[in-house]
Amino acid sequence: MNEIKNKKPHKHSPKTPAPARPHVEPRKPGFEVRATAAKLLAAAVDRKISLDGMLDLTHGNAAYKVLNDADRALTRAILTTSLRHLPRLEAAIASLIETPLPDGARALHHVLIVAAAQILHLDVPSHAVVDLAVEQANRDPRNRRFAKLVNAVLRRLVREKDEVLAATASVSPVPGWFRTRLVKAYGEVEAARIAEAQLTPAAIDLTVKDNPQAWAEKLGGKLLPTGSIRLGAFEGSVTGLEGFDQGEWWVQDVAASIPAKLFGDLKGKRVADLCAAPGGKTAQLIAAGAQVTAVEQSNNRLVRLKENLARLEMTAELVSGDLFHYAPEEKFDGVLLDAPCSSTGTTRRHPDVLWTKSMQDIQKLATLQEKMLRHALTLVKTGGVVVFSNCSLDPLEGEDLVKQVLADTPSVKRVPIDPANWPGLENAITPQGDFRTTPAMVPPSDGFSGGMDGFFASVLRVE
Ligand SMILES: C[S@@+](CC[C@H](N)C(=O)[O-])C[C@H]1O[C@@H](n2cnc3c(N)ncnc32)[C@H](O)[C@@H]1O
Repeated sequence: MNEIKNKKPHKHSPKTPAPARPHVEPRKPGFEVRATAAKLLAAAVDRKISLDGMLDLTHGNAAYKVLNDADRALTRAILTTSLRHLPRLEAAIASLIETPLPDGARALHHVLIVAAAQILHLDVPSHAVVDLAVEQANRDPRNRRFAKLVNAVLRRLVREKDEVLAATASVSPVPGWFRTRLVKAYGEVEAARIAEAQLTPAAIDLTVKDNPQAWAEKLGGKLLPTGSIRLGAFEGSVTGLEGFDQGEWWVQDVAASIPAKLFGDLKGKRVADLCAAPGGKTAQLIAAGAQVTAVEQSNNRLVRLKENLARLEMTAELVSGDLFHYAPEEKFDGVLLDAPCSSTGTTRRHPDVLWTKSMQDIQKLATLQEKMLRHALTLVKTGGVVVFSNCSLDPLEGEDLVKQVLADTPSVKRVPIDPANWPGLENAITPQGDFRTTPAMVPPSDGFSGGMDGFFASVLRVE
């Protein structure tokens, strides 16, 4: 059938031939994935928008949500790889361009970074990556004049991949502000190890209700000295694994499982979990025999906490609201304060954190945490214990804050953690007796990857 005949006649001047429409080439397969990855990279790096929000399937980015499962997985892989390796990818591109890109050419920068991440680190055919990047440049009026440059630079990157990787290996893979903080806190050598460790995506660790040895065998995982189970690489979702529907275990990084264990014997004790959702630590406290009150400010997150406890067939008293307004009639034997923090210890899982957060965020969060800790200390009985924890690597949110509280609150004493009780993690206990884990801890073994989240935890007794 002739397409023209089906068209409506021109409304205003039927005799004037309709202007010729520009011929638009259909987009190549894979174009949407790359365009979405570049757009979300721009949002994270330039507008400080967190990836979790943008990749949420209900409230997230529209272009991402309409992709099919496989395309979403590839978009995520490209994005997280781009963010993890960003300074090295930038150095790689810079080494192949004679004149630096204009400062305002951010859209072009993101197209090149997304392509370089795939060429250097992902198992994607390089010729397709180059073609799609050239198409991205051509379709964007801001970048069209750079299409030839994109083609030339990326083709060279494909040809010189090994040399470029070797030449950029000495570039720190974290942003300058964060490297400065790491060096100040851990020294040059350890800072470099931590920065390097965050390049490896996190393994999945599970916490089980009981019998970790048997579950490790059933799931083909490795039993870590703390009782967590580390899974090997696998295809698919954890929700399909044995024991998920029966509520026998939950996903929790080995480092995140430490704070709740610091209370010791909890049988018959009343414990408040003040920043509870999504509830990994609440579940541990319940499994350890405590009677738990879980306080959470965010309604959405409280819903997740409820769902998680329901699957695990566990119950707790749930309090919806701000912990600063929580004034229970009776004080608790123990309080867990797993405070909101900069999350700089979770960059293996959330590599956007280093690009969306800043030193100002760390300072603000440290101030909030100190206020929260002082409030938490008022909620325990005399002789009761507060465990303060968070997943930041910055001493401002950990060591420094606790030091300040101890210095001006004589009724509060630190209970030093005994390294003898933590085989394999002795080096994670500071001379003061706090826990300080980093992604560079837990070496790989038996074919399982290493690493753990960066966490801080301190045990404080009110006398
Ligand atoms: C680091 S997360 C807690 C993770 C949780 N402990 C776990 O292990 O699953 C911090 C939580 O504190 C909550 N929160 C932040 N400010 C709060 C406040 N003022 N009162 C109560 N909860 C708060 C956040 O909504 C968030 O769910």
